[in-house]
Amino acid sequence: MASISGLCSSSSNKFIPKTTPASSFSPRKESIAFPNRSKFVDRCSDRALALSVQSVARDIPASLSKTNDALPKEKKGLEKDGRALWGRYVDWLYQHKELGLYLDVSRIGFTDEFVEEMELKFQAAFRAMEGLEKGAIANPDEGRMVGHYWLRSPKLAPKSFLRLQIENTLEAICKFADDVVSGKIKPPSSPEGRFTHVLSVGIGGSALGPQFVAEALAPDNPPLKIRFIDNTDPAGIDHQIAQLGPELASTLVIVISKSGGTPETRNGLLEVQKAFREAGLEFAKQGVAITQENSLLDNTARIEGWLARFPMFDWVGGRTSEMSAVGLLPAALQGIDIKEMLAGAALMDEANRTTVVRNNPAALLALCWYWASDGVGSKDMVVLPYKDSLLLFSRYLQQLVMESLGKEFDLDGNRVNQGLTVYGNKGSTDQHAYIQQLREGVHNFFVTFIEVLRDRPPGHDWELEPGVTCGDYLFGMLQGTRSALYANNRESITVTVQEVTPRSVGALVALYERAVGIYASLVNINAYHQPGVEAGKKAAGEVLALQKRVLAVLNEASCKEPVEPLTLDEVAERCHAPENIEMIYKIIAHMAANDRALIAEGSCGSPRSIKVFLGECIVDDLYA
Ligand SMILES: O=P(O)(O)OC[C@H]1O[C@](O)(CO)[C@@H](O)[C@@H]1O
Repeated sequence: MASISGLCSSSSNKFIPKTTPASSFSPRKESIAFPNRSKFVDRCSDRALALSVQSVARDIPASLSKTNDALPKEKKGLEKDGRALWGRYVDWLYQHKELGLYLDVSRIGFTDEFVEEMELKFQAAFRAMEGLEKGAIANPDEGRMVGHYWLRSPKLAPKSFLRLQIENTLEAICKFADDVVSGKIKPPSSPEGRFTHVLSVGIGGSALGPQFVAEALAPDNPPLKIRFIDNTDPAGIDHQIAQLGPELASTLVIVISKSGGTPETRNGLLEVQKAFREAGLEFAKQGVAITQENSLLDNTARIEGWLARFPMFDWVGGRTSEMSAVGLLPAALQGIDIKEMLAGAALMDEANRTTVVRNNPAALLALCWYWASDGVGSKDMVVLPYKDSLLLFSRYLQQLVMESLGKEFDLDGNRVNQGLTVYGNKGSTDQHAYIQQLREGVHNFFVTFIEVLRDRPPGHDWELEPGVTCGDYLFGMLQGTRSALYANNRESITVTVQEVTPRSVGALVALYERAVGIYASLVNINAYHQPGVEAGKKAAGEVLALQKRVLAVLNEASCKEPVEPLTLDEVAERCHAPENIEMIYKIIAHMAANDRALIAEGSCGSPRSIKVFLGECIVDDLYA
């Protein structure tokens, strides 16, 4: 049974020996020092790296090394000479020794002039970030501070009560997780006598981080297995509940919603509560809420006496909430060392505070994004982790990057329609899906490779051919794809970690959070609001309101003697919404397909012929 120290200890990972302090990165001034060099010498020696550069050189057709006609003028001249590329690689290689993390930007073709031109913008971005960390209202539209960096360094919080909130919450998470895992906190009516599963109900930032981390870090046999309801799709919800079966009795349900009022999450909760009732279980004894104080969800959980409540802070946005209770509680319940995640993130944050662009990994990423997408999102970012457990990283980044950067207006109110499209799955799987288009098709992207050096835990590897392991193939596929893309002028970034650990995952999250913040400053937008999401939510609310009016009109007509079937035009007229006739047709077709008490005569293929009435007359004001 994992103990509290097992779940939440801050001991350093055994594969990441502490070498020199994190602040000493200067790849140009020293030789490349890989942790555990003696162990990794074959894969990581300078010679091996040089060999991979040679293979790049071999892959490049001579014609391509001379002209790049397909590229815009300022992007001509991607370096193709092997020796020069090696120089660029070494010059620009970012290395975080303590984290064992590398960032290679050599396959992005920015020029020295471009870096110089960007310097002023970067210094402004660093100042903005410093202000943000000191508690400035960095989200002006919502009048909010942006404090996700304090979650892993509480001492940086601008007020002592904020520091205490963070520390107390972490302590409470660790204690609760330990009590659940050890069986001290039990489900009331489970034969197992302890919680065996977590069912997490939440959407967007209240799901994507926990999903990514579960996939990346949960052990094969976690103390509690996790499942997610992250949509209002009834069939999806049924599937999750059916998969739990009798183990619903030993399932801890964590409902996560910062606002506490997101409809999809509320629906998931109501569906789960219904399943509990039908199984004769008492939901409150197994329910946990993570939400802002006094939100609808918080009040419900308090009034109904749920097992526990954890706070979501006003100054933490959904998409940057992985290091808050949102991400930490589910992780701790799966036996993931959350203090290591926090430590990895804190180390990365520290590295990202330098104001020297080439020594600041988040700034380097932002620089590459700006160069590759012309600072206007003209190219998409394809994220390709070559490690199955990082499969959900691209989906996680999709929200982090696109909800943050996809903005109509800049901070001065100019219409800019900014953004950076993110998609991806995993290598080498995608080699057999869309890499064909990336290599030869429309040139509208740049790639981020995520490389994990350690193939398997020590002692498990074997050679499936003389001198070659399965992991060597994966490595070869990554290097080959990187080379082949570059040879055809497709730019790429490579982020390398030693292995997938709580520490490296924490660092990756922190790296991208900061890169997004810096990039947002470079393009002068607010990364921390999401006004665009409201339009879709509002429109969805209007559709449901219209549905209620349709039902009320049909009910009235169906209560007549004899029943009065109505054409769609008549329904629309009586709803006082003639301009919404198409939506009314869709509402009726949807209800008819779902066996609601609605009878539609005529053919759905010719909507004008349809006449509708309700199969029964509801006399009360249910639809009013
Ligand atoms: O945590 P909440 O408030 O339920 O919101 C879920 C998600 O909805 C959004 O507000 C909009 O999609 C996201 O920013 C957020 O992560």
